[in-house]
Amino acid sequence: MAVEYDLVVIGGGSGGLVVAGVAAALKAKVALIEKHRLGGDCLWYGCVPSKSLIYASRLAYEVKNAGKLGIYCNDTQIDFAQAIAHVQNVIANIEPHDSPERFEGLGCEVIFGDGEFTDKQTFKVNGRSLKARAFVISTGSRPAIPPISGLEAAGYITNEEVFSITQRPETLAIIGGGPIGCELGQAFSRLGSQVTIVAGSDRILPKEDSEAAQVVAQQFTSEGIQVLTKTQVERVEVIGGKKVLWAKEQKIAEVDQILIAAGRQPNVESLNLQAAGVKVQPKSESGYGNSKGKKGIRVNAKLQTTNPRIYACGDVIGGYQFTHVASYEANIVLKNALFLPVIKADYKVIPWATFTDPELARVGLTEQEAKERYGKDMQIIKQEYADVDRAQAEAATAGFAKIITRRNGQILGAHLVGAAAGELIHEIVLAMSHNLKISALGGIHIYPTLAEVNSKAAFALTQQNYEKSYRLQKLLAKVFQLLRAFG
Ligand SMILES: Cc1cc2nc3c(=O)[nH]c(=O)nc-3n(C[C@H](O)[C@H](O)[C@H](O)COP(=O)(O)OP(=O)(O)OC[C@H]3O[C@@H](n4cnc5c(N)ncnc54)[C@H](O)[C@@H]3O)c2cc1C
Ligand SMILES: NC(=O)c1ccc[n+]([C@@H]2O[C@H](COP(=O)([O-])OP(=O)(O)OC[C@H]3O[C@@H](n4cnc5c(N)ncnc54)[C@H](O)[C@@H]3O)[C@@H](O)[C@H]2O)c1
Repeated sequence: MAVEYDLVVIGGGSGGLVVAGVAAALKAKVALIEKHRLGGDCLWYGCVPSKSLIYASRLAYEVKNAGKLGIYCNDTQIDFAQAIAHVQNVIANIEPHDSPERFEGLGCEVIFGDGEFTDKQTFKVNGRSLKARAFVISTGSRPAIPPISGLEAAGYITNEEVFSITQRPETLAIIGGGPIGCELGQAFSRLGSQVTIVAGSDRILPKEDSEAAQVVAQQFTSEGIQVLTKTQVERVEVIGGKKVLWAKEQKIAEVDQILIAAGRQPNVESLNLQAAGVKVQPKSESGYGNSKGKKGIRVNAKLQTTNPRIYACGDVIGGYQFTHVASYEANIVLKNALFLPVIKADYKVIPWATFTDPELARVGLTEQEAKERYGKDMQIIKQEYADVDRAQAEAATAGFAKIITRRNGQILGAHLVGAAAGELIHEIVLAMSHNLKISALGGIHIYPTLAEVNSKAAFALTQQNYEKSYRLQKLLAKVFQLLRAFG
């Protein structure tokens, strides 16, 4: 039976916009369905506003602390509403890139509405039944709200409100010590709020290398951010206009506002996935690649759901919830859905960064994962920022690059913490993507740059291996002795 569309894409955020835009540019007939506005979390409530607020807060911190270099900016004033206006301006400047007009110009039919599947081949929206060769679900995720007694009544904000408040909370409790809690906790603290981060885990940023996360934790402490680890908020009460947080019958904080940053929930409920034969996996160890161990739509390696005509990508499948991963998956989905489903997603070299100060960036395996997979066939090299001259020049000596390799030099993973770590990791990402060994990082680097942290790490590994190799040292000593003998 003939169908009207090649592709119907549901959700116009980081993943969906790539699928719809590229497919339309390739002259496929595409409908893009969005329930709210194009752009998704990244533009409206995620990457873009958070990085803009972080920039404003970094300026505030540097101005306040410039005295250590002899530059005194007495009586620093922070106009919080103006910092938020900067955030909203950045969104407004980027938004045209994701506008309906742009996508209609590319040839997509953009439909605003909140529809549902009615059978395995039909999606109904605004009273229209759309049939397509393939569908893509890219509806993203929303904040998970932990079941804390009294929380709803006391009121809270999430990433969906935090970038539009115009009054700074004097005191702020953040529930969750992951990337959202840490990035925004430091930003609000630097903009003048007194911040308490409540983390259920035994440390902040539990998905990161523990030594690297420790560097960030030390910086938080030095800036006066209170971090409570291994603490689950159980109850919230409003007393005298303040929100009081309790854990194990102990009062842990009394604040003006609570920000929830406790993980994500896939947006699947209204789609009637059952009618389409699409399964959502509960949090479990089943699933493939990106969907492993996370709640989200179940997909196979080709990002097909349990209905092979329906694909899914981005936050809605769980796993690596980043804009660049949504867009990587979107590229796989669009080729598989438009042509033949033959391409598999490969998650071996997925980098990400947490934009705290110092920044924290990671790619590949952790020490533990490398040990489990390669046993003794691995080595770790750690290069401190303090040994990099540019880091000294800019008083940015906190941090290190930790690179994990096999004995033959194959790079298994890297964990950078320090200034510009999110930029510096890309050299290692390139090397890993092209199966280059760590020696490739030892190429000529401009002096003095922070990027020398990578070349120094490569050199340090060569040096470390040389120091361990007594045979080579003895052989060289003999060679030189011989050469000297012959003048
Ligand atoms: C505070 C914060 C900071 C972040 N910072 C970064 C960062 O620095 N770097 C990074 O890589 N990632 C970051 N992320 C993660 C990033 O925002 C997400 O991984 C990314 O947006 C996921 O893209 P997506 O396409 O899956 O979902 P989204 O971009 O959220 O798009 C989903 C779209 O689907 C729509 N939708 C939902 N339900 C329906 C429905 N039923 N019908 C039709 N449409 C629907 C939504 O309105 C939305 O437009 C951050 C996230 C947050 C919350
Ligand atoms: N720079 C970036 O790329 C960036 C920045 C922000 C967010 N993100 C993406 O967004 C996702 C969501 O971020 P997130 O920080 O919400 O999630 P997360 O799942 O990474 O961290 C949430 C943390 O909250 C803790 N938690 C959950 N319930 C709690 C409770 N009741 N009390 C105390 N702690 C509790 C969890 O143990 C967890 O460590 C991230 O996984 C990441 O993929 C990326």
